[in-house]
Amino acid sequence: MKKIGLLGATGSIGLQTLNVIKQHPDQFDLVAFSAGKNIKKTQEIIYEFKPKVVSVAKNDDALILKREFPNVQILSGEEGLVEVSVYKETDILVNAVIGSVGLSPTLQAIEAKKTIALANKETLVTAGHLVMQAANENNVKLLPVDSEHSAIFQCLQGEKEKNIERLILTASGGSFRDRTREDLQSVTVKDALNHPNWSMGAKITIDSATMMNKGLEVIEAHWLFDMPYDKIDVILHRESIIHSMVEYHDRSIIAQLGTPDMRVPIQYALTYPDRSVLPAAKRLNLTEIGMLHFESMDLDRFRCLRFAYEAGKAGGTLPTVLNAANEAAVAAFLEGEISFLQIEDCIEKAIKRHHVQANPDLQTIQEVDLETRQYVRSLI
Ligand SMILES: NC(=O)C1=CN([C@@H]2O[C@H](COP(=O)(O)OP(=O)(O)OC[C@H]3O[C@@H](n4cnc5c(N)ncnc54)[C@H](OP(=O)(O)O)[C@@H]3O)[C@@H](O)[C@H]2O)C=CC1
Ligand SMILES: CC(=O)[C@@H](O)[C@H](O)COP(=O)(O)O
Ligand SMILES: [Mn+2]
Repeated sequence: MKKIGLLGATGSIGLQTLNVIKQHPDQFDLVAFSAGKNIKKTQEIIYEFKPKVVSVAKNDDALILKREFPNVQILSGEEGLVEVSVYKETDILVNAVIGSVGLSPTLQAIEAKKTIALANKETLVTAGHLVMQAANENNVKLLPVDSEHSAIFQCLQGEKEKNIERLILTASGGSFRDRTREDLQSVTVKDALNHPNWSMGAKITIDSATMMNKGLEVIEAHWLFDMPYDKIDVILHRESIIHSMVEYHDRSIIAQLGTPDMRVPIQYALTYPDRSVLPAAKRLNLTEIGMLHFESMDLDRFRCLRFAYEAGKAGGTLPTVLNAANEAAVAAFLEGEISFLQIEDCIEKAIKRHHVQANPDLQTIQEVDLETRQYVRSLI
């Protein structure tokens, strides 16, 4: 029985993780979880999974939960998030919070020597060097949950790192893949939230539409697989059936395929190096699909992907700026404060004004993150 801790239980990945746990009551036990503001869902999860420790964002909500569940340890705020991430009974921590708020809990969980199933890509983008260094020093496994990185991880099993030619990430193209830049001037939040293949949380769905999601994933792949940027390619694959590929020196390409269902990579991280049945996932029927399509990426059309390659290659504090500016701009777009194309304008301005600091420590990263968010807010 593996004891699971889960950050972001009320979100898209969080709820799908709970679904996987539910399908294997003999294998997994949810012992600790965190949520943000969704208290109704938090109550339901406590009733169903009977965890020992729970944390929510606001102290007022924690007080309500304490009265309702006197036998559960109820915490709140960023401290509570960290407490859940290092809870002593946990074997694997699934990090499915959104944004760079996931960084401290990840670092603390690594110090506490927890295996981590990582969905929260912003953590690796903003401070990949610190996270990977801590994981190596503490001999902690970081298991990818993001579908592309899980695919690459699966394609690498049994292979030697020295034989890899390049990684090929697939991109669906998001909600606006068939629109011109001119069309993008008038798109709405509702249009942007309509992803063609995946049902996900709001922030990542917007990232997918701007192609920043793929940019963040390039940086995520750089850190997870220790791969230089010129060996990480992105191609547009509108069906999201091939989740990513690895090309080897002998020109063999190994791909991982499946229907778009995040429960598959979530479960693989939880069962790794083993696999389990997943009855709820739909079997892929290639003859029903018939054709798969591939196109090269246009970095003038998808400017956020270009920004991400540039920030990743520059390194230092620039990926932190990229991520923080993106988080602030996407939040403003979702609030109706800026237009879709202004998201990339904000990111471009934040990147251009920044003086890169090499090899930043945690405090510098937190300061740059905060300062960048304030700068983007000043543009709005
Ligand atoms: N959704 C997907 O299919 C995929 C997601 N990912 C990555 O996984 C991560 C999670 O994405 P997704 O599940 O879509 O996101 P959601 O927005 O659906 O869920 C986010 C979760 O984090 C909680 N949360 C938000 N802000 C805070 C905060 N300040 N403090 C504590 N908890 C907070 C939310 O709580 P509440 O709702 O209670 O407020 C919720 O539980 C992201 O990094 C994303 O890029 C990667 C691949 C696929
Ligand atoms: C499911 C998942 O991993 C998402 O990150 C997904 O990749 C989004 O799809 P695109 O960014 O390719 O549109
Ligand atoms: Mn992905």
